Amino acid sequence: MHTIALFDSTLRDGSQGEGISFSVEDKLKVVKALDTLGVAYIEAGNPGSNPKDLEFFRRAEQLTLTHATLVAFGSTRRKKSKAADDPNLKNLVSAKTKVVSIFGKSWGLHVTDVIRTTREENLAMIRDSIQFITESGSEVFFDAEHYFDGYLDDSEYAKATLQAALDGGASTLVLCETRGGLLPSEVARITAETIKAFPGIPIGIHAHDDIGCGVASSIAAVEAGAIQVQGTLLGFGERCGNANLATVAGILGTKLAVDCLCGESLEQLTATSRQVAEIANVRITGGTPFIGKSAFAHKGGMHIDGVQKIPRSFEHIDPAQVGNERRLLMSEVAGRALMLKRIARVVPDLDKDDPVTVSLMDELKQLEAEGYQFEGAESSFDLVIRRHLKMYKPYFSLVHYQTIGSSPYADPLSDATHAAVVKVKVGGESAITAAEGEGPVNALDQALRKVLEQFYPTLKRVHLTDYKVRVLDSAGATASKVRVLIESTDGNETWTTIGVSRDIIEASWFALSDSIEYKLIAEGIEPSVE
Ligand SMILES: CC(=O)SCCNC(=O)CCNC(=O)[C@H](O)C(C)(C)COP(=O)(O)OP(=O)(O)OC[C@H]1O[C@@H](n2cnc3c(N)ncnc32)[C@H](O)[C@@H]1OP(=O)(O)O
Ligand SMILES: CC(=O)C(=O)O
Repeated sequence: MHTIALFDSTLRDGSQGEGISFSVEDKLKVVKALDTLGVAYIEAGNPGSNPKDLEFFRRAEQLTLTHATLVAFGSTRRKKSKAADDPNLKNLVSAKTKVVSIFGKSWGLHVTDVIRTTREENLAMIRDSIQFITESGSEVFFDAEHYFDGYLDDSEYAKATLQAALDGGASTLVLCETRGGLLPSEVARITAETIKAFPGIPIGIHAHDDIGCGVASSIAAVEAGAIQVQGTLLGFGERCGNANLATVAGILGTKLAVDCLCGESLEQLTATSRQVAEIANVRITGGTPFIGKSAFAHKGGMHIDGVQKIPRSFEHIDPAQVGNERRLLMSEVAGRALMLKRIARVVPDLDKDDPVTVSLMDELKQLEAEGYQFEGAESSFDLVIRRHLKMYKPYFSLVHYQTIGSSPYADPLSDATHAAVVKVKVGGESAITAAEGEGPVNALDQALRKVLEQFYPTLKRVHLTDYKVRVLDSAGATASKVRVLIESTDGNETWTTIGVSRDIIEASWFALSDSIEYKLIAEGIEPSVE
């Protein structure tokens, strides 16, 4: 098995992505997570850019990393100056990292029209800067910015910038597809020609994703001989982002049998990616290859049937290889194969042609036609099954609820904006409670749980974590039907329930009461009966 070094720039190029910002504490946590995963290099910031990155590198001196080498990043010296006087280079030295990435211009257009200097001065800037850093004791990787566009414009000059970096003492040459606009075949060709021109020199690839080819270009470069891949774990980065390193790692590990993670290996890929997303406060798109929630989710009935019979019929790998899991989604496009799997939790011995299976399938399709969507609310669907099979005893019955709101709210010292009163019957006993909340649904939720906690104390641990409303037929304007999805947790488990109505409070009530009933059934608690 051959080895490729993964170089993660989430904390540097990733921070250049719109909406992404890490505090020093966040950065320290991300470094730990990536080190445990086992990437070879972590480019953690640009000490010449801002005091936060300087502070990070000061604190990072205390970090003990198991697998990764920390890298500081910065540009070549400014034109017409000495490297030893350049504040950016001095900051890079003060970061005291074993490896420093220096980026310099490899495209004539940038030399003459952006930094506005001569081609000779640009070569001197690259050489002097790298020499200054290597003399301070750090190893230097040279990021050849716009290398591919520069090569297409003038390959001899682009290669001259690489030679200047080697003359300054760079150990590795990283070819950057900075604009992210080239096809992978072009990236592969230029990488192969460059490797031929610099035999024995380690070559890396740094590709952006502007035409959605960041990963494909990175893999193409590896197949052409690159031995280091730069990217960001979740694809964050300038404009459309960088090559998504989780996808790169998944491909290298499962398709090319390349060893690229030396820590907890590929099985930690999903968990680490989700941990980094949590720190960055972003959601990973469901369809993200390998690590997304939907990466191994099957919805079409024929897919579900196939994957249950033989997993490789619809899965390119076993999801466990990357720490992900298979999900089978209940919906109007599912078939009886999945329905049976859900029913089996309640009645284990029905088959596909049993009239109960068929009539439940009809009920599911009818409910979905009315606006329900069970793929995100399977806990509610479990209740539909129990009700359909007459295996359901209600835990409580509603006598009435009322929500009251006013603006401004009567109590200016409270965050509440609404109050709710809920009256229920439990086992022949009536109980009524009022509660306040931020909004009518929050007040209703508080009042419902409060009135039921005296009968079912386990509900004290339950609270809402998410609330989503979708208007189903916007043509009906304020009289439209709405679908409410509620996510609840008890601190360990999370479950989602659904309600549909023309009245948003009633839709929320359906979802709230399903949430409570689902929890009580899941705990095996017997309903108090009259
Ligand atoms: C492709 C990449 O992603 S490279 C990394 C890019 N990353 C960033 O830009 C994020 C961090 N950057 C920063 O914090 C700021 O840009 C700083 C602190 C580095 C510089 O800020 P300022 O001095 O105010 O300059 P500003 O950002 O407006 O302009 C960039 C300057 O750097 C010069 N420059 C750009 N690339 C290079 C280079 N490789 N070597 C030397 N100088 C360069 C430009 O010519 C320009 O200088 P000029 O105004 O004299 O022409
Ligand atoms: C250096 C870098 O981030 C780039 O060229 O894209």
